[in-house]
Amino acid sequence: MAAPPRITFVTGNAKKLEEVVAILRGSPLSIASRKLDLPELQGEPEDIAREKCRLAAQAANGAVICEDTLLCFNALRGLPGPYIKWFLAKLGHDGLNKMLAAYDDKTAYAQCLFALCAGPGKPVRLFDGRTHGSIVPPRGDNQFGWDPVFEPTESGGLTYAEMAVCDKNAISHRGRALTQLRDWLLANEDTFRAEMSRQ
Ligand SMILES: O=c1[nH]c(=O)c2ncn([C@@H]3O[C@H](COP(=O)(O)OP(=O)(O)OP(=O)(O)O)[C@@H](O)[C@H]3O)c2[nH]1
Ligand SMILES: [Mg+2]
Repeated sequence: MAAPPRITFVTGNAKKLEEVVAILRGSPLSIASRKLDLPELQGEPEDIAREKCRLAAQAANGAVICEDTLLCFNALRGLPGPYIKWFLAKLGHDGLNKMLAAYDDKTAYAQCLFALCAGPGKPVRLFDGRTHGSIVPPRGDNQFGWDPVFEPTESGGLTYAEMAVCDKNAISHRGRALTQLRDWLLANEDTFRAEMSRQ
């Protein structure tokens, strides 16, 4: 049996990489990683993820995955969305809560768009994972971004930051998107390999 296709996960975020490694543990996929902060387009989430992956395939000159993560406040019609990185950096956990002070609706969803591409110039496929919840005052280990202020609906009242890593990964936006990507790859390995080898 041929070895699984070698794919590089391109990201500048060490915590994302940790979670991806944990989620894929035990699966037959072979993932390398490359630390690279890619420029990100502004606009619709799908366009941002596609363009990021196109650039990643060029930079790695081979098969890649990458992902873009959004935190979308329903009262704000999906904002900050893909811009959460900059809102978190400037406003912190307290500021994210204050953004919703004028609204009764504190619900939000975390979204992860994984993108897969067999190489430069090859098609980009997207996999969309979402977890619904609400924005709360920070609780739990403050190790990853906005984890302390996001309480998933299905967590039994815990924030992502209060959950065990394996429990978060089982219901997370990232876990859901990556599971879809893995299943697609395992079912379409021949198609993907052909794209990888075609010039
Ligand atoms: O608490 C968190 N729990 C998560 O599960 C999670 N996933 C991503 N993030 C943060 O949300 C922003 C996304 O921006 P982002 O997708 O552009 O990521 P990034 O720029 O850090 O890495 P990358 O684009 O090189 O892959 C960045 O601030 C990430 O740190 C998370 N925070
Ligand atoms: Mg980024």
